[in-house]
Amino acid sequence: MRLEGKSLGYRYHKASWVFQHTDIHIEAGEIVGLVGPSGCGKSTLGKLLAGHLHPDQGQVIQDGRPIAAGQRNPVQLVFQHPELAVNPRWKLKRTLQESGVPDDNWMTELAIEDHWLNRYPNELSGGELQRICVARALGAETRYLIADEMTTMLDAITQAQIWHSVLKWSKRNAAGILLISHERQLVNRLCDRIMDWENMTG
Ligand SMILES: Nc1ncnc2c1ncn2[C@@H]1O[C@H](COP(=O)(O)OP(=O)(O)OP(=O)(O)O)[C@@H](O)[C@H]1O
Repeated sequence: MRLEGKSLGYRYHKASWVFQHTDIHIEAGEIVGLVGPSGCGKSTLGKLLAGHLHPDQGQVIQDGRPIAAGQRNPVQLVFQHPELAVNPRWKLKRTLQESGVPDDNWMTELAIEDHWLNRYPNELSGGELQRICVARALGAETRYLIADEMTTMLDAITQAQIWHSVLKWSKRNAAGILLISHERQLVNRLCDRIMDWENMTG
């Protein structure tokens, strides 16, 4: 059981290649760190893996097969800016329900308070809103989480709480995580394996 990006290449607007010939894999239950200099293409790679962008070269496969369209993607992406990941005109209950019925256990685990769900995104703090985005990503069908600077803007306590919950979810569901971060200490502490961009692209 693994998620693979095989010989991936991507360019925005048919301009120059951001990267080509890039391979990456994440085993079920594995926590992989991805580090590299700013602007090299880490977030772009995360978006390809999660199906937010379509590769210009290569393919993304899960357990040997392309990920089927038209169903909830088993690869979910949470990035740094929760306010850009939700519809500002929807109350948060609707945002959460978009991905199925939220699992009460993970709502409790992530310390999400019921009354937040009756508010609009701009009525929550960044940390509260990010907890909602994480809960939305941890749906029953999710097998892999791409965490792209997911807790970078949060204080140390909130960051630790969220990672504690996400690691518990990963263990319980044998779900793989790709942790993209500039915070080397966090990556060293959490990851089973670390990939350095400098050694992986063509
Ligand atoms: N929507 C876009 N249109 C055009 N170019 C883009 C777009 N998004 C990103 N890029 C460019 O693609 C390259 C890779 O960007 P990306 O965000 O993937 O890098 P990154 O490694 O995640 O950077 P950082 O560590 O700073 O977050 C950069 O040169 C960036 O300017």
